[in-house]
Order: sequence, then structure tokens, then C-alpha cells
Amino acid sequence: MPAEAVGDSAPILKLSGVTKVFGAVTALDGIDLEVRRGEVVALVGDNGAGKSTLVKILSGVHSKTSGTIEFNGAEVSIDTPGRAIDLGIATVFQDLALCENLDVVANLFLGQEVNAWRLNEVEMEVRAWKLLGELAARIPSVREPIASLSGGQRQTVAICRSLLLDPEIIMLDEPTAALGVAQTAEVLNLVERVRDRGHGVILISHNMEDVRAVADRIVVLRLGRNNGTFGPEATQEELVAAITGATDNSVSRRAGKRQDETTAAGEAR
Ligand SMILES: Nc1ncnc2c1ncn2[C@@H]1O[C@H](COP(=O)(O)OP(=O)(O)OP(=O)(O)O)[C@@H](O)[C@H]1O
Repeated sequence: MPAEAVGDSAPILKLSGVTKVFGAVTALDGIDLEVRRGEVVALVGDNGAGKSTLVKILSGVHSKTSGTIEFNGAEVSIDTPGRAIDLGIATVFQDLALCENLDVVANLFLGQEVNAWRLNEVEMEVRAWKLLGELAARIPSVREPIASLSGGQRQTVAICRSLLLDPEIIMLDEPTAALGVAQTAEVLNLVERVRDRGHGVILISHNMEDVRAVADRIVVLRLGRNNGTFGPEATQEELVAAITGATDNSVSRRAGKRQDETTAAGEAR
């Protein structure tokens, strides 16, 4: 989808002034967020910024205290996880919720077997291969138990499983946490292919490199509030400053030093 078309289209999901209060703690305070078809919106913020709370509100685990959530232009209330899925919001939580002893096909179709009365193994296997093929996902065999897959492959299976629900929005909570370099690249490629299929993707991440590599927009939360929206060209310093609320801190100083060294090395060559 061309960039203009994405930017111009109406948002699938639009949050206005979403607030969540837990007793004396205001976890989210007036959050605005928009997600369109075919775009990756990264949600970043320090520990306690409110990312998990927002994910839980959008996945129907928590209810918001105030504010509005619109889905395809109509105000909705996402009061249960089932309601989120019915609307078309799928979430891949950090724990992935896969069954280690079952194979890839069984995990993909867990709870939504093709025929509730008689498991149609062949049809499920064909659909599993088709989906994995469309996403160019690298899974050795769909009959492989989850226990024998790598972290990146597990993440792939969890993402594919949520795509079988045919969501308009897919939320990925820290999909590259704990992954090595090659597996991270594989998962980020998958995120791009999911976007190219026209889904809106919300990517929660702590990793600024990952975020800048795939996000069309980067939304920063700080202490439960919006603290800036950036394009993928944002520098590490700009993002760190928005995340921490300060321009001069050790993380941005180190990042700046690294950038200076890289520039100097480039000039010396
Ligand atoms: N169930 C709860 N009861 C009380 N306070 C909560 C609850 N859940 C979250 N909070 C508080 O809300 C704030 C936001 O927390 P949240 O977990 O959403 O942040 P986060 O950005 O996801 O951080 P992390 O990266 O550490 O998971 C924190 O101050 C947290 O202590």
C-alpha cells in the first residue's frame, strides 16, 4: 500500500483521552492513539509508562476508566477478551500461550479447530502451510512440537495463530524480547509482511533499533501520558529524551558518543 494511502485512510482504531485509574495510581492519563490499515505503530516507554495497561485495555482484560475508543468510526466498549477478538483486535502476549507438547498445527488451531466434531487434520495442515508460506515464515515442519522450536519460530507461530482470527489490528507485546540477532530480524520481517497484508500493527518494544527498523510511527508514553509521536527517522537521542523526559542522560550520551565514533570512523576511511 503506498505511504500516502496509509496516511490518508481513516483510522481503524482511535483512542481519545483514554484514562485508567487503579485506586490511587493513574496508569494512563488521557491517551490518544490512532492506528490505520497497513501501518506499524510502535508504542514505547520506560517501565511503568503504561504500555501493558494500554494493551490490556485494548485486549479486553482491563476496562478503561474514561475516554473513548472508536473502531472503524463507531464508539465501542471492549469489556471482555472475546469482544476484542470479535471486533478484530488480536493480541500476542509476551508469554505466547503455546502448548509445548503439541505440534505447530495443533497450536495454530487450538480452540478453533476446523470442525468441532471431527478434527480435520488434513485441512488444518494445509491451511497452516498456506499461511506460513504466505508469510514466508521459516518453520521446519508444521508437525514439529513447539518444544523443539527456537524463540523466533515460537513467536512466528503465535503471530500466525492470531492471524487466523483475521484481525484488523494485531498487537505484539515485546515480540523480540529475549531473541538473538538473526531471530529478531526474522520476527521483524514477519511484522513487515503482516503490515503488507493490510493489518494495523501495534508493536510494544523496548528496543529502539527494532522500532526504528519497522515502525511507520513511534508513539512515546511517559508516566501514563502521550509524550510525542515520531517518524522512523527519529534519532535514538530524540526517542530517549521523550521516553525519559530529559535530553541529557547517560543513555543518550552513550548513543551520541557511538554515533560520533561511527561518523569519525566513516570520515577516516
Ligand atoms: N493492576 C494494577 N494495579 C495497580 N497499579 C497498576 C496495575 N497495573 C499497572 N499498575 C500501575 O500502572 C502503571 C503503569 O504500569 P504498566 O505495567 O502499564 O507499565 P509498562 O509501561 O507496561 O511497564 P513495563 O515495561 O514495566 O511492563 C505503573 O505505575 C503500575 O505500577
